[in-house]
Amino acid sequence: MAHIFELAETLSPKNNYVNGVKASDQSKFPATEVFQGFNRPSRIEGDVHDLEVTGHIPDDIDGTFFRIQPDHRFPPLYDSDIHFNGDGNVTAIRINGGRAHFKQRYVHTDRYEHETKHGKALFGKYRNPYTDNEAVKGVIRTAANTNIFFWRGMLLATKEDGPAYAMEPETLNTIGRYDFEGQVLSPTMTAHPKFDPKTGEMICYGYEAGGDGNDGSRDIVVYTINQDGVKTEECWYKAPFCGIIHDCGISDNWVVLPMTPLKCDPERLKNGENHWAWDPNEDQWYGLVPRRGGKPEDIKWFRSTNAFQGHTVSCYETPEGKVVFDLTIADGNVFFWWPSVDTLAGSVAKRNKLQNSTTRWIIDPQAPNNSWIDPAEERKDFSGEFSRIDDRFTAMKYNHYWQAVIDGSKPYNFQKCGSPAGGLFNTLGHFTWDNSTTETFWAGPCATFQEPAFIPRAGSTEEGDGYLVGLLNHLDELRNDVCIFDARKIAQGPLAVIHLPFKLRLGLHGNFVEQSEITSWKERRERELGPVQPAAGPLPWQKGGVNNGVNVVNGTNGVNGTH
Ligand SMILES: C=Cc1ccc(O)c(OC)c1
Ligand SMILES: [Fe+2]
Repeated sequence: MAHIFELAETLSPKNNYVNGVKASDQSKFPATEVFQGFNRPSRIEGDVHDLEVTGHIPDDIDGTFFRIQPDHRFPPLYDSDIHFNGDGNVTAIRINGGRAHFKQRYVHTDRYEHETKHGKALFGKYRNPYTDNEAVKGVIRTAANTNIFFWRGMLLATKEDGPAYAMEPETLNTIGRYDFEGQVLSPTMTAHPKFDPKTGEMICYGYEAGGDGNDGSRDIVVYTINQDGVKTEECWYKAPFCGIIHDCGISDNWVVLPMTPLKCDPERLKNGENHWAWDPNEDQWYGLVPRRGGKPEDIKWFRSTNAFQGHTVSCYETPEGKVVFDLTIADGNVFFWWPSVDTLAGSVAKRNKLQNSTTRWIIDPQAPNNSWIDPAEERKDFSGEFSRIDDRFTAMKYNHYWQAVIDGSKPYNFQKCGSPAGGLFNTLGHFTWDNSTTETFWAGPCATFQEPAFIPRAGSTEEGDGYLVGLLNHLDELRNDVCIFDARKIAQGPLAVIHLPFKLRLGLHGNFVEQSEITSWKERRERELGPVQPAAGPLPWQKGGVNNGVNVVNGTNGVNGTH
């Protein structure tokens, strides 16, 4: 007998996609790997009180693990759509008194509001405005789906193709687009700002920051916002080409901007093609700019052999003033859905064969522009990504790091789980640079980890003393757990496993925020600062012009927006 779905399809046929384009009003996602199995859209908004727990959640944890996932609300305009084009959906796991509670809400971006009003997708391909419905010309396209972090009493949901959106930490209600009270008006802002624990500053940047943020400009802007919320630095630089600068590093005096050989060609955009194409003949680049008083001519570029730069582990300065920059680097294009111009897209299987080395560079800021650099250390024993440190040590010499690891020597139940959605991160690793610790925990043949986060132990200031929290994907049951480990004893397994009654999606990044921090900022805002103010007007590019150097500091004339 035919499957019941097939009967419905035969009795009342719908041509969901014709020539790859959405052709019906049917709420049904494409039958591609991007939307199947563990990748099936979740679209859950809601609350679950008192989640089931196995083991015991340490009593001294009082805070919230926030993380974000791309989660398409509507079937995409194009059936070739990719995971990274999904709407930002924020998960909060509130942990207190040995109990845990779940909350999840979408970020109400401009994109979300427009699509909700029309009840369907209006934005087309990833970072290609030429593929959008006419109804959303000039609307900010970002899905704010990549990182969620706490800043001065608000959460900021971010994606590198647009501005940040502010949310209330306790309700996950969206406050609105956040422009730092009119101080940050670039069309793009990174999902990976850095917070300097010594100064309380946030260092952030935008790349492809000229024009409308999606047109292949070579402009880079770097900002510092101080602990009082005041912008103290802004400088505009030019990149040699428009490449992805996904993450960064900060030391006391420098910002490192790794630029990966995934390039944007504006002509290809006009033809409705991919925003990015891998260039196997291009070097990996590192831009180095001063944290204070930067001028456009101050950027220095360092280059090395073609490779794919992943996420930062951390960064700091040596007593001699050299910049140590640690990150994971893959020996090929991790983003297989954006192949080089003359090849076809790759696959998850191929991606899992790439080696991710944890790589240490020691960069001399006094070396000439365009210097060639070689790694100071390459750790190839474990293929890891999504590294985390004890964030209290950002910009300082540190020892411990944790990461999700692909351990190909362990069995994987392909029959039950299919292709491992998002990559075979079946293991968590804990490592130290002094080699005193190498420990791993394997999740079993049917499970993978998402990015973990570090939770300091209450009252302890020792590096790495605390817990590690991270989502576990059950690829067989299509369900998630949240695991809590003793951060310095991960090999023994989790202390507590918090059970979600359903599946989330593969998320990107998250952060743990202490309740004391949320509460003290709430009180401060009630007492003296007032509520978070969303952006009052459109961004400069939306008003028809380029940025025209509206933010002038550091004595530059804001030479951006020309490309
Ligand atoms: C992991 C990197 C990454 C880079 C660009 C993106 O737009 C993104 O969206 C979820 C993720
Ligand atoms: Fe990222």
